[in-house]
Amino acid sequence: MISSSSCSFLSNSAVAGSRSICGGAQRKGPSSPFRVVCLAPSNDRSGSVVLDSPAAVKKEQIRNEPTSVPDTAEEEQVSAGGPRDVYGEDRATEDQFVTPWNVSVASGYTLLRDPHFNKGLAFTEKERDAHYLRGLLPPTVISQETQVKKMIQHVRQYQVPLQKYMAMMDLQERNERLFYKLLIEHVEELLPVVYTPTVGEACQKYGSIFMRPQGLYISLKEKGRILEVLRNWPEKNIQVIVVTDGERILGLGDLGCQGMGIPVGKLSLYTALGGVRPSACLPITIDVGTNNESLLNDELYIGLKQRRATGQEYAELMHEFMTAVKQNYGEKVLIQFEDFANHNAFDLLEKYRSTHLVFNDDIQGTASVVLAGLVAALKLVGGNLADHRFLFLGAGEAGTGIAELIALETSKQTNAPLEEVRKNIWLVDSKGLIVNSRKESLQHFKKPWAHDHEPVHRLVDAVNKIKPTVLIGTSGQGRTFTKEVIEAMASINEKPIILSLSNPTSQSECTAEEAYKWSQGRAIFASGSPFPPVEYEGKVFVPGQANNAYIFPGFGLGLIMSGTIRVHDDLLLAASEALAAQVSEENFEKGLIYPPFTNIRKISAHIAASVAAKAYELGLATRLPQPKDLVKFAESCMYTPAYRSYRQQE
Ligand SMILES: O=C([O-])CC(=O)C(=O)O
Ligand SMILES: [Mg+2]
Repeated sequence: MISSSSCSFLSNSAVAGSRSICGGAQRKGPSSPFRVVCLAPSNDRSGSVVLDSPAAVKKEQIRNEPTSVPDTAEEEQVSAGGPRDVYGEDRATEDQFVTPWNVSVASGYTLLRDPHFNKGLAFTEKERDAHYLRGLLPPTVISQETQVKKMIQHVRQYQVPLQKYMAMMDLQERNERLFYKLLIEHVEELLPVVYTPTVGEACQKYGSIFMRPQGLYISLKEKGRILEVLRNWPEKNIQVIVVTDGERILGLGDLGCQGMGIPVGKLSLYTALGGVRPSACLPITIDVGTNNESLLNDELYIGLKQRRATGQEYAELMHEFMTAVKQNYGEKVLIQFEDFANHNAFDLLEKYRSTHLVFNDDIQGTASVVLAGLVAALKLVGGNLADHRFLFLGAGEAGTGIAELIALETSKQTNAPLEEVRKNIWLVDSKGLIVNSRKESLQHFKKPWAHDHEPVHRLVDAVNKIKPTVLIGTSGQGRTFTKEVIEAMASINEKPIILSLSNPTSQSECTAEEAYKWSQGRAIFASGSPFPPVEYEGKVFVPGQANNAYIFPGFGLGLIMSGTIRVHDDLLLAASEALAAQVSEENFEKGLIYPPFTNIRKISAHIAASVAAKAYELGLATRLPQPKDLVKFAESCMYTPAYRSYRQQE
């Protein structure tokens, strides 16, 4: 039974439609290893394979995988006779979605090649008999735990990060549950492989490294047919879309269609760190061309070979996309904008925030994670937000997004008007300090940060004049926090807070080593991409990672599990507070302002719970009644990658 404290958001209202397996001809006995392919919806399950009942799952696991526990949501789903297909994945109803096909063949050879259901050598003897796998695998049966051990050794044998990345992508395409189990159990080690910094290099070389496409590509060629394209995607019950147009991939600039690595990587973190089911995640790249000359001249470039569409043509394609998404997946699908260039990022967020459930990770996610770090850092340096002065290098999405969230929180804490608290926050862009005399020529998102001051051109001069307590790099320009800049910060502050946020590592404003060395070990430092610990004068400093990955998976889970229909700034503040609350005394003692990623699933559950609680308070949550214990509820909703047992239906 599904209780009010269990996770029913995963469920939809009917039995499996697409991807069903028909009984038909070979219903009795293993006369043929091939299943009949249904070209029309069928509910006839005779002769097909079904997920074991929860009790059977448990028995199976006690025998084979003592530490694997099926996740609660999935168990309840199955016992409730919910909308699961034969392997227990939920699928949407046929009348809800019209697909151009309705086929799923998943037994024998094909089962081994379906990454959602494949278990490789972990198929049990019984499963091998029941699903026509005899002879297709070598005789040994090993557990998922042993497979994890084998795979981590396999990944470790590569010295080159991009090779590790390719090994991981290969696994994801081969055996999804093993991929997620590996990623979750070795999160600190593998995050830099599937995410920043390596994902940046993967995007740069995407055309040449990929054999099999991932995600959905929507290009100008599909204008007028986007709904049709969405319906080509095999999964129907989508809860999160991460979409990019590839114009500003990390700090690497315009990578066009090859930006696809970013939505793919972000969504694998939605699952690994936030527990959103992989089948509910949809990576999308919108291809409107690229202005990257070297890609345009590259014969292996995978995107449209034309310069970027802009203005009305761009807006129309995006509007068709946004409309089609809502039409196909409903109001509660979360659309995360990722790595759009500044001008489009702000406009899209503004345009769709009141009609869709949209979230811009670079503006809002970064802001939330940095605010959390600052709130935590105050425990180390003392004072309130209002007592500090902030200087940013970089006045784009991340810079202005963080600045605004700091201002909002400070204004809440002090009851001072927003315009007043903004005066403590200064931004430097490529032309120098943003000051009132430049106001006329500034882009709209920079205008609130133009304060009275004489023009200042160099960052180091801005540091010496403004005397910030916190220096934040969001410029996308590597090595811009020079020795002079950091020494100036250290001469003004006993404990300068220095956040070097640009990604990937090559674009980081300074390295961890530089921050500690040039501040004589006094800096409180965190960076967007990871740096290894640094030894300075006999002491080991462990830098924190101020990366959106702390926030968006839990934030998204909170929205989904509460059926929230709009993102409100207060939800971002709730996420920040929840993250800051997860920094332990032990972390503080090591100078850390973020908790380690090893506990990320627990952290995500707390973030999800806080976000959901705030959404209920604001009347934005539609899943009623509100679960009593939101942390437990969040945990019960999380996907776990343990294998399930498959059996032949009686
Ligand atoms: O992907 C990351 O690591 C953070 C991010 O969103 C960006 O830098 O654009
Ligand atoms: Mg980004």
